[in-house]
Amino acid sequence: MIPVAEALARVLALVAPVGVERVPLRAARGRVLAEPVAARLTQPPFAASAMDGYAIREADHETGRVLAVIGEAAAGRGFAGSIGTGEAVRIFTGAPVPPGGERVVLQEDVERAGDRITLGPRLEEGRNIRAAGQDFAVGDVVTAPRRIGPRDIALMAAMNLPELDVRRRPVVAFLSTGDELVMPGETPGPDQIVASNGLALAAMAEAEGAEARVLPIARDSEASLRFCLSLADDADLIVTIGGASVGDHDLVGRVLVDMGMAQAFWKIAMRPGKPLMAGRLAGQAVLGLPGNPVSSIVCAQLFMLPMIRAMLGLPDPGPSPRRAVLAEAVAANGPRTHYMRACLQPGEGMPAIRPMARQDSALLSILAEADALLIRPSGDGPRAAGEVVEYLPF
Ligand SMILES: Nc1nc2c(c(=O)[nH]1)N[C@H]1C(S)=C(S)[C@@H](COP(=O)(O)OP(=O)(O)OC[C@H]3O[C@@H](n4cnc5c(N)ncnc54)[C@H](O)[C@@H]3O)O[C@H]1N2
Ligand code: MOO
Repeated sequence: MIPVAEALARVLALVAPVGVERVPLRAARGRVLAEPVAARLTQPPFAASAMDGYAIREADHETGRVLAVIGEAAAGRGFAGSIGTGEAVRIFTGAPVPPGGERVVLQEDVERAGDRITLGPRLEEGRNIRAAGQDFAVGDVVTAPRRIGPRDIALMAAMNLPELDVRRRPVVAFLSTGDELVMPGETPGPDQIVASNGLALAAMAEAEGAEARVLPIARDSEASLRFCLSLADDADLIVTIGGASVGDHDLVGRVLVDMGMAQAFWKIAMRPGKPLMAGRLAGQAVLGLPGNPVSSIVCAQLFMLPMIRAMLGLPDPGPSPRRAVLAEAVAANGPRTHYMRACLQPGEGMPAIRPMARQDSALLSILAEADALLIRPSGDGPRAAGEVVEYLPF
């Protein structure tokens, strides 16, 4: 049994960043920008009015001053001339400020009569002009790698970058194994249950930016496992579920090794998830998850998601523990790092965390109720309520 940190290092060593593809900006949300990009434009491209009002010269900014309105500047349609002393140009938000315009007085602050305005008693201090390039200038860089969110899309749209080079989605194939399993919607036989993990893991992978393939369930036979694995030969990562332990019907590791997998490890000092296995089969990474539903999902959180992040070229792909205060005392932990299903409550400064009463690795109802994994380091002594601990949010 190797420690969790060692297992994480070994699974990360099995993967590398995948290739790059070009996508339209509209399809870029959630993708990972592969290379830095530079603005093709300056924003704003010209000094622009920030308000609806009148562009004037600085010297005319005085209560009671009467100015001649000589034209209009609208957003998208500027004023061709320039502004002299004693003159004003009617201007709207977003319009280019004509030469000579040194400030924009709000329309609320002037009296207009025909082609004249009189500056009122209360004048604003602000100039209400956005300088050219005050947001960004041509050549300004958006750094990579970065996961592209809606705000990045707005920035890169303004930079006039209609297409982006992003990491392609790593393909992750999921293979549930076991004679006892049927697909959701099928009627299980007397000794059977519905396979639950594969769909959950596929959803986790997709949420992280992968393309998930759910393979047909493999039976507990060598032929069935080999056939189903052959359906995954275009995957970057093959994730098997179940059949990882020591039972007579736990064939997955053996079949994979027979097929040529170089095993990176089998069994880790982790609870749940002891029989976790990983390796490399030709060009593909393999992660063998235990079958217990909670074990598979916790292991996926700790190992599969970091592998996907590493394939997307993201830095620091490992899980990022946070700190919380124990809401109740916990007993001493055994030799395996225990990831306890737990609930968070708001607290002062740090949240409070309370482990669920039942921790059996088959309990999906408890897992769905939990919103965090409380991390109990291997060999950690008993801890009192109020002590600071680490957790991983779901
Ligand atoms: N003698 C020992 N027995 C077991 C050990 C051990 O060290 N010595 N380890 C236990 C631990 S810990 C775990 S975890 C499980 C993992 O076993 P496997 O990976 O071989 O998983 P299975 O035996 O195939 O299944 C375990 C359990 O999970 C159910 N299952 C499997 N796949 C799915 C699925 N896709 N969806 C829902 N449920 C699934 C399966 O029916 C079993 O109930 O081994 C312990 N045993
Ligand atoms: O490690 Mo098993 O995953 O405890 O149930």
